[in-house]
Formats: sequence, structure tokens, C-alpha cells
Amino acid sequence: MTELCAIALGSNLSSEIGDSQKIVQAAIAQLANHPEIEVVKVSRWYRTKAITLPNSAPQPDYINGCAILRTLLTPLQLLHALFYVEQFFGRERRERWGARTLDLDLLLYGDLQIDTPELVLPHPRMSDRAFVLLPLAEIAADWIHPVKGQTISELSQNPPDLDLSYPIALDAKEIVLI
Ligand SMILES: Nc1ncnc2c1ncn2[C@@H]1O[C@H](COP(=O)(O)OP(=O)(O)OP(=O)(O)O)[C@@H](O)[C@H]1O
Ligand SMILES: Nc1nc2c(c(=O)[nH]1)N=C(CO)CN2
Repeated sequence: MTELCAIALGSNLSSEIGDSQKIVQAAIAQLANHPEIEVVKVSRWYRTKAITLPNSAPQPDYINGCAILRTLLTPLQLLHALFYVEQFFGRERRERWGARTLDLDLLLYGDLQIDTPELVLPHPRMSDRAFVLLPLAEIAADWIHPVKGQTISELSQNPPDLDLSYPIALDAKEIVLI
């Protein structure tokens, strides 16, 4: 049976493929090539200030966005497919919240709730993050967060770090200032 899922994409380092904008777009193309993943919708891309851990060095701005996928994969199989794409684009897991060429988070898998060492759903930090909620609200406004019981649209009305995000134009996509 297929399931609708939501993922977040982020990049704040370039690689041989190009800059962060190129990397997130190439990651979407690679996911779309997976035989058991259909890319249903992609948000606009946002340039955002890096949220870092206290006392850590400043980092370059991120490019962030979200996508809705339909898949036959189980949650763990999908997480592993996301890890594979991260690694393909040169992601090295060094430090928590460190700069990275590509970060893919699994946000929602239908209305599933799980809490295992490898996978927590919904993603435990998604509702604290404007860089997730604003793009996600463009493509999944009415999706009800299974733990909060509010829609993504409602959660995005008052995100904690709103002033840190602003939309940028990529390709022919329209710029709409928030
Ligand atoms: N919903 C989820 N999506 C992605 N990874 C998850 C999820 N739940 C648990 N994890 C686990 O989190 C681990 C660390 O992920 P990652 O390196 O992407 O963290 P991070 O991007 O530094 O921080 P954050 O999780 O706050 O975005 C992964 O190895 C993965 O097993
Ligand atoms: N702006 C922004 N800041 C972050 C991001 C991110 O994707 N965008 N990801 C992080 C760890 O996942 C930590 N900080």
C-alpha cells in the first residue's frame, strides 16, 4: 500500500555538483528516479539563517524546502533511501547541527507515530522550525500533525524563528514575500 510522506531538505555547503540550490534540486531529481518513490509536490526554496547550537561557530545560510512523496517503502526503508541520497551528495556525519551539503529529514509518514532509536515520527523538532513549517505549509497546509492535532497551516502561523527565513526565487518560480 502506498503512503504519503513529507520530507525536509536543507543544504549550507557546496559540493562538486554546485551550490546548495543545485544540490537540493538534484536531490529531488534523484528521489524522483527511485522506482518506489513518487515526488508529488515540491515547495519553493527558502534562504534561511543557520540555527546553530549555543556557542558554536557561525555557519553559511541554508537553502531549505520540503517535498511530499508517495511511496511503497516502509518508514525505515524510506529513511535508508534518504540516507543514501545524503551520502551520494557528499554528506559527512560529523557533528550535530554541523554544516552539511545535504540534510534530508523524514517529517511525516501518513499519521504514523513511532519512537525508536533510529527513527522518530513525526520528526520531533519539525514544529519548532520555521525553515520546515513555512515551506511545508505551501504543499501540505491541511495535513494534521499527528501529535499536536493542529494542521501544518496552523502550526506555521506563528513559527518561533520566522524572522530568520525569507523566500528566494529559484528557476522560474514566483517570489512571494511573506
Ligand atoms: N524522522 C527522522 N528523520 C531523519 N532522521 C531521524 C528521524 N528520526 C530519527 N532520526 C535519526 O537521527 C539521526 C541524526 O540525524 P541527522 O544527522 O540528520 O541530525 P541533524 O540533522 O544533525 O539534527 P536534527 O535531527 O535536529 O535535524 C539519524 O541517524 C536518524 O537515525
Ligand atoms: N536554517 C537552518 N538551520 C539549521 C538547519 C536547517 O536545515 N536550516 N538544520 C539543522 C540540523 O538539521 C540545524 N540548523
